[in-house]
Amino acid sequence: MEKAMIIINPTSGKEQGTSCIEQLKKQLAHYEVTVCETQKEGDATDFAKEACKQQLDLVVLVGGDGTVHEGINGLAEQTYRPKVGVVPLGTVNDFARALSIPLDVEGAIACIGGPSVEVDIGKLNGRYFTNVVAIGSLPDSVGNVSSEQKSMLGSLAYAWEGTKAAFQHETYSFDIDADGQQFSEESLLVLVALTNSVGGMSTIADQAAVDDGYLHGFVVKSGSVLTIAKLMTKIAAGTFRDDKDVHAFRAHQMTINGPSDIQLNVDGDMMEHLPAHFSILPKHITVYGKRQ
Ligand SMILES: Nc1ncnc2c1ncn2[C@@H]1O[C@H](COP(=O)(O)OP(=O)(O)OP(=O)(O)O)[C@@H](O)[C@H]1O
Repeated sequence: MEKAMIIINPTSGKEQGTSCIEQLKKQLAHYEVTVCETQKEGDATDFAKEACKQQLDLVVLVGGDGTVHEGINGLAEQTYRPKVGVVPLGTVNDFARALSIPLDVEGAIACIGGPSVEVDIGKLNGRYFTNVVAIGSLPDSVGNVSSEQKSMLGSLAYAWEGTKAAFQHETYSFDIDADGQQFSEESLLVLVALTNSVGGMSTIADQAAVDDGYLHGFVVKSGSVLTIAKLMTKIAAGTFRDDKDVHAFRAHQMTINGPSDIQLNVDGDMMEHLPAHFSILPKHITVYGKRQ
């Protein structure tokens, strides 16, 4: 009999994680299932490592992008890696969006066992990421959204903090090396995306596919309020990357240097500092979902 581990963050989203276990167990009827509830930061990583050690066939990550991030960090370095299913319960759920996994619990559970994709995983210094790394004063403010704000306001909480930061328009100097090409920019926001879903929006890194083997970089060159307002409309119109104030590039390896005191927003949570060394593990993990 095949073996599966369900890793659930019971505090994710509107805290409906534990109520979907029975539904999941029905979908996984032909698996011997172990359920692991996370109690704190790092648990999902440890559980996922254990699943590799036991050579399980499937790991289902139930939670927001933070839980997916932690679970993938447990799998990425192991030689044997189970297939992955995702039941998105967070506010944004970029990884599920990028893989066309339905955002409702029933739809997401029904995907497990269907088509799958071998997705790229990003490496940032000593850790791994699945979606996007954001650097600058804008992600710094958005990273301060509290879990109470998220529960009450959902993605509006991010929009509110982002707008406040745009009005403060503090920029930083960044030195970037992308596959040997070097440049410096004064910027409010630098993004390194792996997928076409960034903060729930599909119009920023629209050309990024989950398995194209590239890191997709974007530098917002100037930080004035007017620039930000213009870029917001360009994001809505799907023409962000073509704007003269956006430097879009792609690479297999990148190094970004700048002030060492600003933290990076990695898959939605604040961690790591500059300098940031990026590389890519192509088609590294098989996930139930669809390539767009
Ligand atoms: N039992 C727990 N209590 C508190 N925090 C936890 C627990 N289990 C895991 N965590 C932490 O919660 C973080 C956020 O989890 P996750 O992203 O799944 O949910 P979320 O915050 O609701 O989602 P989103 O960020 O999309 O709103 C994880 O990175 C993890 O470190």
